[in-house]
Amino acid sequence: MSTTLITNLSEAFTSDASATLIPEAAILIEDSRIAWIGKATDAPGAENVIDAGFRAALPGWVDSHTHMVFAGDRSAEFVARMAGQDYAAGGIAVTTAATGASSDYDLTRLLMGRATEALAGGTTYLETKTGYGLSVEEETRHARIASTVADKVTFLGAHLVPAGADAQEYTDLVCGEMLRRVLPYVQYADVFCERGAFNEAQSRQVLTAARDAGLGLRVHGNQLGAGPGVRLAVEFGAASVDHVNYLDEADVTALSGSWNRWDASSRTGSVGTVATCLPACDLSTRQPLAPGRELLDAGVQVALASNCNPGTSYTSSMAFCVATAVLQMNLSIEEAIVAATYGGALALGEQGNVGSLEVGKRADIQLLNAPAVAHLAYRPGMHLNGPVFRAGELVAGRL
Ligand SMILES: N=CN[C@@H](CCC(=O)O)C(=O)O
Ligand SMILES: [Zn+2]
Repeated sequence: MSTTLITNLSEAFTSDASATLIPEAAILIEDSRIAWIGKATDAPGAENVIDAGFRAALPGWVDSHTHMVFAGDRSAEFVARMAGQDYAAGGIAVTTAATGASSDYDLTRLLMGRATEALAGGTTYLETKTGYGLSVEEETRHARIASTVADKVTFLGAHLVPAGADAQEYTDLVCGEMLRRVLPYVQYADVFCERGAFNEAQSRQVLTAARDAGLGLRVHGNQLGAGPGVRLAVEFGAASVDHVNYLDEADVTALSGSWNRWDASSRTGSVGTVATCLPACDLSTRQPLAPGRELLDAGVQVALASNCNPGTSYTSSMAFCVATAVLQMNLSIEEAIVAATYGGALALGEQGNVGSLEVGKRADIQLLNAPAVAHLAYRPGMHLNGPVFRAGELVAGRL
């Protein structure tokens, strides 16, 4: 057993149930887990001591929504959007074509590059999705490649009906052979329930098949307009519904109802459907920012994620998402960090393992080159990324 003490932290934000901020803190790591956290003056001895140089510490980000398995470039589509064009799901086909032309080696290298970038930005737990394959062979290939890099993989064969395909026949394929082939590589399934993608009946069919296959569920819902996505997610007990830009009262009530048997003060009880807000995507598609404040006030557990993908959100910067949530969505800095750490962990069913600095959790810790975690929003856009530890190992940045 090896012990390491990270000490001389200006503060440590734990992301625990009471959102504790410990001034002048230290953290003891035993092997890969957190063994103690508290005031540096009370710290136990350790074999190795790391002087954090009076940096602030917080849990590594848990990015619970990305689409990192892709090739090609869609910057021209982005430029056109900034000039007034609306976002449309059809752009997915452009990425599907470029990704299909990419070898396993190139696709793996691209994915690893993105995951490494995310890690340097403090993301120590990463979900990613398929969804740019849209055929049995390609979806299976993307799921397999994703499973070699990401911590959790979501099957999103139901991202777009390929051009020329019959929507019902394609949905049947997703629910049949495609689902069977990707199963060894994925833990979740997702459906883009939106006008221009999959309608309510098709989404229901995908969610039913995935649930029957033993997968956890998620839904891309209410991104471009009002619709049935949120209510379907709650009805199916999905782990999360993501985007949530256009919500009516019934959507918010359904989401908050799913958390009725959850005690937020002790973080015990039965887990509901996490509402995942994707602020970088909202800005890049010029959609109204998801109502994170209203959802929190209604008792919904909220996650913040990057949605890193080439169409709507080509960034893996969770710090940017946190700053936006504070500056434009009226979350406090503590609420935003909790959503980007513990919220993501809840959405991935990993809340017992990662997402907060608590004894027994994996030692996923990021240090900021700043004396307070508030600098994440106070100095938006600045490169504050310091050393990053995953499972107790220094994996990015310099001490
Ligand atoms: N909305 C659906 N899927 C992605 C965008 C996909 C794309 O345009 O390439 C998203 O989450 O925003
Ligand atoms: Zn997405």
